[in-house]
This record gives sequence, C-alpha cells and structure tokens, in this order.
Amino acid sequence: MKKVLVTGASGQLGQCIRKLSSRYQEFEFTFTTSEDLDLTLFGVVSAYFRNNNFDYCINCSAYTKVEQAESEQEMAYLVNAEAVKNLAETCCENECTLIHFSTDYVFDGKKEIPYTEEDETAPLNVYGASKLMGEEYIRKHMDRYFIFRTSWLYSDIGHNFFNTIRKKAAAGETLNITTSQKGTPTNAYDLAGFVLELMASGSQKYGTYHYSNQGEATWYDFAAEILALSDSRTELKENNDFQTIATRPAYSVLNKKRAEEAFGIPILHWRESLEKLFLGLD
Ligand SMILES: NC(=O)C1=CN([C@@H]2O[C@H](COP(=O)(O)OP(=O)(O)OC[C@H]3O[C@@H](n4cnc5c(N)ncnc54)[C@H](O)[C@@H]3O)[C@@H](O)[C@H]2O)C=CC1
Repeated sequence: MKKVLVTGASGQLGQCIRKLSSRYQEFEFTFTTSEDLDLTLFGVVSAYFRNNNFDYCINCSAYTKVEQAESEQEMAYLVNAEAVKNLAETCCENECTLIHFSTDYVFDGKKEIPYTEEDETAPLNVYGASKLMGEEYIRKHMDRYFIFRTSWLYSDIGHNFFNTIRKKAAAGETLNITTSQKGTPTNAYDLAGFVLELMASGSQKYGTYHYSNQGEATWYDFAAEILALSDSRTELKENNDFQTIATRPAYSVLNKKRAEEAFGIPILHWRESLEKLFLGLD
C-alpha cells in the first residue's frame, strides 16, 4: 500500500483532503499539523522522512495571511520558501513525490486573458513572492513533483471569503465588496478531489500546473452568488475603492488547459461548484 503524508493538515485544504481520503483505500494516509511536524526545521523533517517510507507528500502547509505578510516578511519566506526547500530536498532524498500548491498571486494581473504556466511571473506582494520562491526551490531540487497554482480557495471549513460572507449575511451586515479584482473562486473540495484522483491514477506527468474552477468573477460577483444561494436579503454594494495593505493583481484568472489535457479530470464552473457546496456535496 502506498504511503501518503499530508502536511499542514489542520488548514482548509488539508481538512478537505482528510475528509475525502477515506474514499481512497489504496493509500495509507498520515496527517500532520505544524505542531506534529514543523516544516521549517530541516533536521526534524529529514528524520521524520527517514523513519517513514512515504511515496507521496501532499503539502498543504503555508503562510496564507496575505495582508500580514507585508509586515511579517521573514515568517512568510520561512514558511512559504525555506520550509518548502526543506521539503523538496527531503522528498528528493527519500524518493517521495511532492504535491505542492501555489497561487495566482505570482502574477501581476496585467493580462486580460487567462494566465498560462508559461506566462512571466511578477508578484505584487510578499505572499506571492514568497510562494514563487517556494516553487522555484522545488523546480531546482526535484524531478518528481506536481505544483498546482490555485486561486481564491473557499469551503465550509476555516477562515475564507465564503464563510465570512455567510457570517456577515446572517448577522444582517451590509456588504461592501470590491469589483476591482477578477479571478476564479475555487472550491477547496474540488482541488482536494483533483489531487487525490491524480495520485490514484499514478500519473507521472510531473510539472507546474494551474488549477481553479472554470469561469471568472469579481469578489462582488462571488458574494452576490453566495447571497443568492443563501436566499439572503442582505444589502450588497459595489466597492470600487477597496483599500488593502498588500497589492493584489487586478486580473488573475488561470488557464487550466495543461492540467485538463494531462489528467483528463473534469473541472467544474465556479457557480456549479458553489451550488454543490450549498447542497452539502463535497
Ligand atoms: N486560501 C486561498 O485562498 C489560497 C491558497 N493557496 C495555497 O493553497 C494551499 C492551501 O491553502 P489553505 O488550506 O487555504 O491554507 P490554510 O492557511 O488554511 O492552511 C495552512 C496550514 O499550514 C500550516 N502551517 C503553517 N506553518 C507551518 C509550518 N511551519 N509547518 C507545518 N505546517 C504549517 C498552518 O498551521 C495551517 O494549518 C497553500 O499552499 C496556499 O498558499 C493558493 C491560492 C489561494
């Protein structure tokens, strides 16, 4: 039986993978959190891998606070770059395939059509730059890796836009949501299912890929759809002057053609996937 380590398992994506993992009896899963296995500690990571023969590592750990990253640069780079380097070196040494996640924020958002994997990266904020450095360490140190750049992850788990809108709507708060960024909301269960299917297929089409749901939206569109599906009467206003500490790309829709062709796993439109979540389906 193949052994799979899921790191950062208490995060949003990690929990989605844990939920879906019971469908994959052909794998033996181990889930670790930052308390069990702190990926910033090379010696600890290296010893842990030597003592366990993992075939795959799905790395769900990251420093994901985009706003705070601007003032906590060291921490962002430690987790998103140095820890990823530790993992890449260790996976390589132990012949373990690494599945890792990156972000649409590696791009500057100046394009007007979906970004491909070949497009030039130019992150606008610390989070994006630190994630890009993590990607680069993997490409430098490893051959057997899958990097999935994804965007706007949401689910019913943890702190994310979907849960925030639902909570505010339930409290009857008026919502002021930005129309100035366009991207694609991605149901974290879809991404979790996608990588589990990929692993089950035994694919060796290693490399860097884009994965989000299909279609495009502004945060306003996304909020409007969440409210509509919630039957909420909460007032929703367009905010064209949304101020943030970290600069975000105005356009960060990802082109998924490479992943679709390589793995043949269907990708849902974001509206369809959002509806699925409302129906309680993962
Ligand atoms: N949330 C989003 O909107 C997006 C996320 N991504 C990427 O997707 C992946 C999954 O994101 P989420 O699940 O939403 O993140 P999350 O913030 O919910 O989970 C990250 C997990 O990493 C753990 N972690 C932090 N430092 C660690 C360390 N030193 N050692 C071990 N674990 C540590 C945290 O405890 C947390 O459980 C990440 O790589 C993220 O950068 C990409 C684009 C958008």
